[in-house]
Parts: sequence; structure tokens; C-alpha cells
Amino acid sequence: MTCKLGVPCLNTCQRACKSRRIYMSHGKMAQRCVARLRHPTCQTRVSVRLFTCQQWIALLYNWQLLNAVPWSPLVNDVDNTLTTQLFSQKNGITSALLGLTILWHPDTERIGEQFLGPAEEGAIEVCRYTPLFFRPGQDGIALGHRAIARAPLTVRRNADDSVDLVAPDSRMALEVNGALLAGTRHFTRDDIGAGVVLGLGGQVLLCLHWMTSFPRPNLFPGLLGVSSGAIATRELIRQVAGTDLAVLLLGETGTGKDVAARAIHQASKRSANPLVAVNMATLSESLAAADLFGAVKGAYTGAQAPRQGLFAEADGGTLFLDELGDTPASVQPMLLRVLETGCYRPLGASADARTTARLIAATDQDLDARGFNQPLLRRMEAFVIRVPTLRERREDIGLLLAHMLKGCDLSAAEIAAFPPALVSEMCNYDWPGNIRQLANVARRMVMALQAGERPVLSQYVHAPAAPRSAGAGYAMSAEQPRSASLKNPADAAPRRKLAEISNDDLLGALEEHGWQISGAAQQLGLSRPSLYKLIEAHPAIRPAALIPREELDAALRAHGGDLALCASRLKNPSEALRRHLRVLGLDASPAQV
Ligand SMILES: Nc1ncnc2c1ncn2[C@@H]1O[C@H](COP(=O)(O)OP(=O)(O)OP(=O)(O)O)[C@@H](O)[C@H]1O
Repeated sequence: MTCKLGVPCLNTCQRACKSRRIYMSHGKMAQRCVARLRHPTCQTRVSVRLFTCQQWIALLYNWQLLNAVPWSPLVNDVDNTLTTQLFSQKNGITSALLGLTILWHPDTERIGEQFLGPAEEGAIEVCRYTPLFFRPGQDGIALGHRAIARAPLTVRRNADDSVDLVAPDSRMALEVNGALLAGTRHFTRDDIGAGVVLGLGGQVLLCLHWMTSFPRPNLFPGLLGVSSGAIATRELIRQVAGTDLAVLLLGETGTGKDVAARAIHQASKRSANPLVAVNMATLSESLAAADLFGAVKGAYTGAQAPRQGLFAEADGGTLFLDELGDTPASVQPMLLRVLETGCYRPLGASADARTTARLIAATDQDLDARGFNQPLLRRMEAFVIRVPTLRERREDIGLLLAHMLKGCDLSAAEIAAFPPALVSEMCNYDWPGNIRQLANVARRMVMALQAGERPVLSQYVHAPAAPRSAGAGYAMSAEQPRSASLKNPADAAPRRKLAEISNDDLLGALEEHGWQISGAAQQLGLSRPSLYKLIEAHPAIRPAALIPREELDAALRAHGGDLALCASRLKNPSEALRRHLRVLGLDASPAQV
């Protein structure tokens, strides 16, 4: 049966799948899902009943292998079918799928396309013509680039979840984690967990990684990522957005906690009401209560008028408490009371006020270990989202980089001309400052390239990019332990004394982290309050309130509202700058914060 364009129609395909693998190889009804499929040309819709996650894979896999018909699986958001975790059960051991993601391709639209490899032992042959890489809802396409050999690189998954790479019989340069490969290399399950970067012919970069979530269209445009970590984070955001639960976002600096908080608010029924964000590290111990809960006239020296607190400002909307771990101790019990009862007492008032603001908090600290108010912490843990680090989602680096280059106003052709060797270095780096650091480094590299320079990554990052382990059997020069920056960045810099840090060290760290306090503090081995002390004493850094309005206007205009660039130009911490701009009613782009 064919449609009017001569493409075999759905019923034929359904029968083909049925008779080949899907129903026959899985007799047991473990979990029943319905795949809704639509033929791209004749638009016929049909539901295919699938019993296990493995069948989903088999279904897509068959299409890729047979290339019979370019069907588009439709995401069934109602019953959540496609969010099912992708695991195979082998002898009682849970094991994820092997995935390949395009990190970089001269056709930049292809970056982020994926191939779902075998769930059990099996081989993938990677060459110019196979396999087909997909984006959810679109047809699969081969890598196709002329720099890639016709002879295949074989990726063999073994029974113990280790992987062997067998270089192709060709002259194509094949790089693995930044080092040339010839012959066969062995990778452990953990090596694959850290993401193995494959460079093909100096033009195309792939990431070999585990996949535990089914690829699906992204409903949150500000939260890019095709990794399972990114998909799982978006899914949690989607689940919690419709509730009024308090949410605690955990994750290292620069991972996207702020973006996630905004996404939750935007997707909630409160989105028409304000989202008020406050960085708890910037509240002073003496005025924190007045900032949060408001004060009546005369409540404290200098309170010449009644003051509305942030809880009142966020009524009906969302109050985002960033850097929750730095909340002054005196206000922690007050926050607990609001969470439990919805009531609070403005400073100096004789009666309680009520708030309907929903609380979202974020921290990069281990609050259990910091003597944080435990009942408050338990309340905030009503719904926890751990935002993954960039090194745990290496397969997203190319996609994020391309997005950032677009944000630097580069055309598609200019992005395609970004040196692949530089992208390879970036994909192999562990990014202790996560997505924010990647964005800052990408911007600075673009400026260098535009000035005719030839940038290398080590010029832009504090910790040099040590070669990553390229698997067992590598030449001595390449057989190094994984980069030191792979360690938890919180452990990376030993605690230092203020006197040990020069003015230049301070400026360098702030610059590298886009003038964000947490990243710079982490790099310098200081607490945030200590970093603030250094900033106050630095001769080249003015308090944000002393920057003339014309200078602010000019910076915003010159950088199209990009707060990180304005902060760098004005030499001012971006948080302080954002607060000051808000007071003046000037606007910076939140996405760039
Ligand atoms: N998934 C994503 N897709 C695109 N950009 C992202 C993503 N996640 C974060 N970013 C960008 O990375 C930068 C840092 O994000 P964000 O401020 O949300 O991090 P954070 O975890 O809140 O950091 P901190 O703990 O230091 O406050 C921002 O410019 C943001 O736009």
C-alpha cells in the first residue's frame, strides 16, 4: 500500500515491523505503551501497541536499519509514554542504551542529532553512510560529509558494557578524546559514562555516551540539551510546574538553576504574575528580614517609609531564593514559618501578613554539611531537581556552543567556520564553571577570532585542559588520568587566605566566570562573603550604585542587554549590576545572566 507520493504506507510498515522483530521477539507484556505514528506525506495516523522500552528502541532501530519509511513518532504527552526511562534488564543488571550524538558538523543544523545504539551486545558501524542520525519527529540522515571515510569505524558494545573501538581501514584521521587513534581501543562502562569524543576527518565530532531517557522535543526553549540529563531535568520541571510545591534546585555554579527556576515559573499557572528573584548571599544580616518580609515606617533606623518586602512583591507568583545556603541565620526560622503557614510578620508590624508566593530555591552547596536550618531544608526538599554538570552531559557541549555562537550574532556560515580543532578542545574540557563558563569562553573566542587571532582553549580557562583518558592501550603520552578539573570543583581549589589573592587574580577569576560571584569564589578557593570583601577593597571595582546612568545605558546598548558582557565592561559583579539596573528600571536580558 503506498500513498500518493509512492511512499509505502503505514499499514504496510506496521505489518513489516510486526513480522520482523517488534511483536515476535517480546512475548511478555511487561509494560504497555502506545506509539502514535504519522506518515509524513499522507498523514495517516495509527497507534502501534508496544510492550517494553526495548520495543520502542527496536521500532526506531528497525526504521533506521531498513530505512523503509520516514515515520515521525509523535510524542504522546498525555500519557507520557516517551518519557519512560530507557534501560534494558540483563541478568538482573540495569543497563542503559549506547548513544551517539553529533557534537559538531559543518552543517550546523545537524548538531545535536542522535543515533540510539544497541541496548545489549552489538556493533555500530560509523561511516559516511551509516548510521542514520535523528532529531525527534524528523527523518534520519547519515553523516554524509566527504571528510568521513566510507570504511566504517566499528563501535562494539560488549556483554560487560565495555566498548571497543576499531579504527577504520582508511586514511581518515580518527581522534578519540583529542588524541589520534589507530587500531583497537577498549573503554570501560565509566569511560563511556564520561562521554567519549570522536573526531572524524577533522570535521565532524561525535560523542559516544549512555542514554537513559528517550529523545523528545524540547518544550523549554531556554533549556537546551539532548542528553538524558537535560531531558530528565526538563521532565521534572514539567511535572512540578503544574503544582504549588516548593522546589529545591541543586547543582554546581553555572549549570542552569536560574534558568530552570524561570522555566518552572513560566510553565506554571502563575506565569502571568511576577517572578521575583533574590540572591540570599547579597542580603545583609541586619536588613534581610526587612528585604524579605517588609517593614512599617520607623521599624528601624532609616525606615522613613513603609517598605514592601519580596514576599509581598511575589504574591500570586514565584519567589526565587538563589544561593539559599547563604541565607542569614536569623531569617531561616522566618522562612520556615512562611513555608508552613503562608504567614509572616513585617518588621515592626502588629499583625501577620499572608502570602501565596510559591518558593523555588537554588544552591550549589551541601546544606546538610553547613549547619543550615534542618526543618527548613526538609520543607524545601518537597521537590528536588539536581541540575547536571556540563561534564556529565558532554554530548550537549556542541549544541550549547552553537547556540552561544548564534547569540554572538554569527551567521550559520560563520558558525560553520568556527575551527573544529577548537571545538574538539572544548568538547574534551570538563568546564568547572559549567554552561556559564562555556558561554563566556565562547564569547571571548569569537572576539579573538574576529580580531584575526588564533585562540587556544588554555588561554581562556584557569585549569589547563589536560588530555582526557583515551581508553586502555593508548600511547604513553596520551594515557593520562582524567583531567584534574573532573574532580568536584568544590574540592578543586584548596581554601585560601584573602592576603594570598592579588588584585589581578581577583579580576582574572571574575572575568573567567562572567563576573558571577559563585564561580569566581570557587576558583579562588574563597567563600562568597570573603570574595565580596575583596571586591569592596579592589581599587578598580566600583559599587554598582556609583556607576553613572549614562555609562550603564551605553553598556546596555553596546551589548544588546547582555548582562555578562555589561558586567565585564563595567567591571562589576553581574548580580549587583542586575539589582541596580532593576532599581533604575533598566532592562538586561535574563537569559544572559
Ligand atoms: N540548558 C541551557 N541551555 C542554554 N543555556 C543555558 C542552559 N542552562 C544554563 N544556560 C546559560 O548558562 C548561564 C548560567 O545559567 P544560570 O545562571 O541559570 O546558572 P546557575 O546554576 O543559576 O548559576 P549560579 O549557581 O552561579 O547562580 C546562563 O547564561 C544561562 O542562560
